Amino acid sequence: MAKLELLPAVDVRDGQAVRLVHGESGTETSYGSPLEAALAWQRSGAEWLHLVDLDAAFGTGDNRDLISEVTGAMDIKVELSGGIRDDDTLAAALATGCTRVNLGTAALETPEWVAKVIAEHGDRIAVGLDVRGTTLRGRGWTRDGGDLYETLERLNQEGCARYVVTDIAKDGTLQGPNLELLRTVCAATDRPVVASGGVSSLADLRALADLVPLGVEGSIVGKALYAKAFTLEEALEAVAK
Ligand SMILES: O=C(O)c1ccccc1N[C@@H]1O[C@H](COP(=O)(O)O)[C@@H](O)[C@H]1O
Repeated sequence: MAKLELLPAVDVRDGQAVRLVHGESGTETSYGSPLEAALAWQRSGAEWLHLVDLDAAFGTGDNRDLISEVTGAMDIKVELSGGIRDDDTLAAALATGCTRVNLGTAALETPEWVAKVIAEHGDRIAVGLDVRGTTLRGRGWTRDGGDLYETLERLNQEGCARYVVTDIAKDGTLQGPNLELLRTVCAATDRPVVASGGVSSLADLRALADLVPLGVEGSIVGKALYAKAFTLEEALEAVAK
């Protein structure tokens, strides 16, 4: 059986690596240089980096040059998110050499464009399904964007390769992942699902690893690593099969 992939997160706001609580602007805790953080996860054995331009997601500018520098410095796979909403931002994101991008707001607001780029770029495109309850949220998680399962059905039909599912209520809280949400999403799609939000312990990672047969492919890990709840080496060992 495949092992759960782990994607340590580096979220960038105003040039710094930060963690937010519930994704709310203004709740930032700063963890210094994004490049140093990313290199540290790579040295610790990460195979993936989940890299987010939060300013681009919130519409408060962007960290494009820094994101490009970090991606270029990585020998590992990079999943890039935040503010990728049109041809120009998508071209810039893909030109960094990242492995894939996550589209959030665009999947809610410009579905025709998203269907087009899914058709063009295949599994280099994932859709981030960021939810409160079963309502999707876009524009920095500040606006409702429709029903999770209706959108999922549409994206399945359009050939979306992968979903990154974030329970906003859990994100940055160290309260444990929403396993029920992940089970329900996996039942509604045959595409791989990357879990995001709430991981607090090695036990949480083992619980997520138990969902691999259902379709959970990986888990983003953020706050728990920065808060030193466990090391990345311990996390990788916990999910190694
Ligand atoms: O990761 C976060 O904490 C986060 C918080 C608030 C908004 C977005 C966040 N991250 C990721 O950004 C993309 C969405 O960006 P966009 O809507 O496409 O511009 C998505 O992957 C979120 O999970």
